[in-house]
Amino acid sequence: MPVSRDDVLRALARVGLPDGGDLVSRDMIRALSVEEGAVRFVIEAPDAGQAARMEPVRAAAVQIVEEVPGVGSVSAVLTAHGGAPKAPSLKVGGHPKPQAGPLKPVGVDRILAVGSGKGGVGKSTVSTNLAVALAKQGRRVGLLDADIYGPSLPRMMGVSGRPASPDGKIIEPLHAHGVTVMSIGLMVDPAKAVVWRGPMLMGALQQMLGQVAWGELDVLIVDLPPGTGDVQLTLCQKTELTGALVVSTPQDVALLDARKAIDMFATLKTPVLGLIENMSLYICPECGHEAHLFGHGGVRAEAERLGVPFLGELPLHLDVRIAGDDGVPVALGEGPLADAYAALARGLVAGGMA
Ligand SMILES: Nc1ncnc2c1ncn2[C@@H]1O[C@H](COP(=O)(O)OP(=O)(O)OP(=O)(O)O)[C@@H](O)[C@H]1O
Repeated sequence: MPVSRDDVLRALARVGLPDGGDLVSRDMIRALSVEEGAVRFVIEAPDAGQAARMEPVRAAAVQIVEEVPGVGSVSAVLTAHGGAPKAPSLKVGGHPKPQAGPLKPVGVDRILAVGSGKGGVGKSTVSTNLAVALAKQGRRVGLLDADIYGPSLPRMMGVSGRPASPDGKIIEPLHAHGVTVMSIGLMVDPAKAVVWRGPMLMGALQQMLGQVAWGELDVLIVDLPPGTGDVQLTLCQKTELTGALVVSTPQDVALLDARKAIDMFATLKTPVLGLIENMSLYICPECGHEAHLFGHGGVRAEAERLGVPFLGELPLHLDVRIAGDDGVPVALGEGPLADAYAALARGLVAGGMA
């Protein structure tokens, strides 16, 4: 039996807090995702002071979840709202002063945020492949991984190592497959749990946008964390976003969450430039047989209902995952899978979005 969210929550309910109650009854678990045995969640403390004292609780939570049958890996991040801004864990250049107006790196024409209501719908897969497809079409593309809770973009783009900063101020991004790449995950020590406080998070994002030498770009694609939390809010409020692309699978439950993401962007006055259906059509790698495993047409119908452009369908195929795991996005190659991303990229260019 694969491990479920409920299994994980039951385990977390056994993690007591020094001042009474447990992680679940005190409603401290956020962004819980369980994918093929990989469990990720955020522990949100009420304030920065408590978060600083909660590292033993985080360690206990990781240990207890690791013991749940079927769990392969556990990643838990401590976070808190409010509190005084502390020295950032991103050592390069210190904390930039908060900017008054919306931020847009000099030389970057457009910033597109890629969001989703829930995790695991393929947001990072779409971001990386779209970036590569646009680069193949001659666009100058940057890719920023703002997913602090589970940065997967470096792996999917095949980049690793800490970006250099020869002068201690400007961070040099990495380059892969014709795309300029930067990830918050590359700047923090993977062995250390990061306590992201609201102001720190803002500082880190500002650093990613303002201190990275992005160069001249037609479009910067920002891969958001799933859901509708702090990072999304911050980014939409503080950045001069051209707009947002929302990725969903055709399932009703994913669509419900996509609707929440669309509502959030609307509230923040970030234009939703379109919906993308991922894992739309399953193509059997053995025989080429096509099937709609998660239903079909749900995202297009939802887009029509909401009056938002529908940007395209992307097939579900084993090669997409393998290519992502290998750091060589499938859009780099030839064939129907690469063609689907090429069509999506062409549509964005034609619409003046990239
Ligand atoms: N079209 C597809 N066909 C096959 N596998 C896919 C497809 N899209 C995504 N995947 C796989 O599904 C998993 C989740 O995808 P991905 O990490 O892109 O999702 P995500 O929405 O960014 O998740 P999270 O928000 O949790 O970071 C990955 O293993 C990825 O390779």
